[in-house]
Amino acid sequence: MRNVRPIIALDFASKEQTLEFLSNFDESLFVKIGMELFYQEGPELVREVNKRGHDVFLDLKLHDIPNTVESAMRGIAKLEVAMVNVHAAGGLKMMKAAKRGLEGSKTQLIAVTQLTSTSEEQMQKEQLINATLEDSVVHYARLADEAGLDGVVCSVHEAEAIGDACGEEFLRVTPGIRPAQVSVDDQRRVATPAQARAQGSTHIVVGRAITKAADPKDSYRQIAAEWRGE
Ligand SMILES: O=C(O)c1cc(=O)[nH]c(=O)n1[C@@H]1O[C@H](COP(=O)(O)O)[C@@H](O)[C@H]1O
Repeated sequence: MRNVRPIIALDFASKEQTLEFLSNFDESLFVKIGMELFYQEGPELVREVNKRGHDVFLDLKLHDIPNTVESAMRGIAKLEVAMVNVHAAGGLKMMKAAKRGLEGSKTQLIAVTQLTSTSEEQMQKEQLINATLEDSVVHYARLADEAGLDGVVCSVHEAEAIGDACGEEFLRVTPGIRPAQVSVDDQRRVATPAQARAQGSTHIVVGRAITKAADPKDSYRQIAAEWRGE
């Protein structure tokens, strides 16, 4: 099911910067806390952001042996976040273990397929995967589906094929979102909010286009309107 709120990536270096950014907004947001912030501020900030009425996607991209991931997820379950992720490359057993670790919680579990900063050429040369990028992403999505996960992180360009392979209910959370006028940086597989809507993304993740904008609130409103098709 498509979520109407763009997920804002809170890629800040400190609690102070994060709370200052959030004070621009009156409404409840869907935000992402990733490695940069979590490694500085830890679970306490996750609780604080939750307490302020925002939904949290905890983006820690777990990738380890199944037992370690299961134990880590048992701890994460206590934070009552909306969503958490692992790397699909960790394998079927690891993804099943992650799901077991979250048993009893309402947290949705998704798997990163191929990072949106990865190009097909890079994937083939560096990961030695002899397939197209789309085939690799859809393969990982099927594996995540088999493991019982709620969906995947992918780019907009693979969202439709994943919907066909895993069903429309399967979440397709898509970063690499750039409004038409914003230049591309380290991301490789990018798209606009309108393209994400047209290609069947269920969630969009937007960081710098909002957090580094001269007027973050205005940028958020514009991106959200385009995403909702207004
Ligand atoms: O798991 C993620 O959130 C993620 C996966 C992926 O393939 N690509 C990707 O960009 N992300 C995250 O999405 C955010 C994108 O940020 P911007 O490129 O600034 O919009 C960052 O926080 C990334 O860590």
